[in-house]
Amino acid sequence: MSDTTESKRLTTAQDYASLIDKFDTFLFDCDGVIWSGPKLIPGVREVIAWLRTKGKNVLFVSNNASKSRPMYKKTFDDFGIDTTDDELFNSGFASALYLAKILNFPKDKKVYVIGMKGLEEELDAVGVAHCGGSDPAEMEYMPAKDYTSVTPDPSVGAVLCGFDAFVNYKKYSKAHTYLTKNPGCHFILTNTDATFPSGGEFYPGSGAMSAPLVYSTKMTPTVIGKPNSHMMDAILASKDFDRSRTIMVGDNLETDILFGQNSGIETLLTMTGVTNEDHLLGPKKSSTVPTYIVNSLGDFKVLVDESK
Ligand SMILES: O=C(O)[C@H](O)[C@H](O)COP(=O)(O)O
Ligand SMILES: [Mg+2]
Repeated sequence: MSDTTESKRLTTAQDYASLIDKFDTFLFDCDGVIWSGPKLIPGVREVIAWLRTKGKNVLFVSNNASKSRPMYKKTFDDFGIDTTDDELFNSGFASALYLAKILNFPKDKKVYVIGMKGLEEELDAVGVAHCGGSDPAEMEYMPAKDYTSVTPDPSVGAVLCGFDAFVNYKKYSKAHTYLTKNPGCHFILTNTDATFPSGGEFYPGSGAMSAPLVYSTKMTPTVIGKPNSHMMDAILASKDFDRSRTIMVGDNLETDILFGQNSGIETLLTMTGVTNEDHLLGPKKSSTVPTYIVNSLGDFKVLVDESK
């Protein structure tokens, strides 16, 4: 673990080479590191392929719960990045595992989902029943003061909230009702990212979608994704690595870098996502300090070119 209060900025091929030599396992965040919205970040495909030729372990650890792992695999395939299913870990998968394995979620109960098809698929994969989510009946406009479609359902044993491009007042009203009326109803968030990076711009993230429920219920949810340990538990359920030779590469100080620090591993911040220089140097700079900083993961491509 880095014990300096300053990060080391990587700018030369020598800097990149000495970092690669220090680590055997690379945990890569996705949004803002490998791609930004629909765009692959230049050089990244070549760097990831080259790391594999150097015998490095490569895992992908995303807080995005809108896609299932098979959907994520297709995203990597479409970008021409070779991956295998067992290298992909996202907060939807980790949330499903938490419900099934940690909570031993009862078979006679179901989860009310604020989220998309990908999150529902991960619940299906572990045999956890669910409702809400992508059900077309949930997409309807609900006139204010007409709560006839919001009926109690004692079989709902948890509310799980993730990235939902169709979030609406009806969903919030149903989730609020289950959380406040069903004794012991679990309140679980896939992640609490404030923003979602795309094309150099920033948009409301999953944390912004669950915030109304946290506010209306005054409840404290369990959060699964980075920086929380539940995300590492989901990885360690099937993978093992030497933490002293493992590095977390991410664009978000409050999720990726803090996750690395909470997990006892070194961290590399990339400046292609949600973090800018004001977060590092200005009066509002974060208290979370990465071990290393690089402009882009693609900058390591100079090593690929030199190795040809
Ligand atoms: O709003 C969200 O869910 C996050 O911004 C987004 O999904 C982060 O994904 P990651 O950077 O962890 O791949
Ligand atoms: Mg990211």
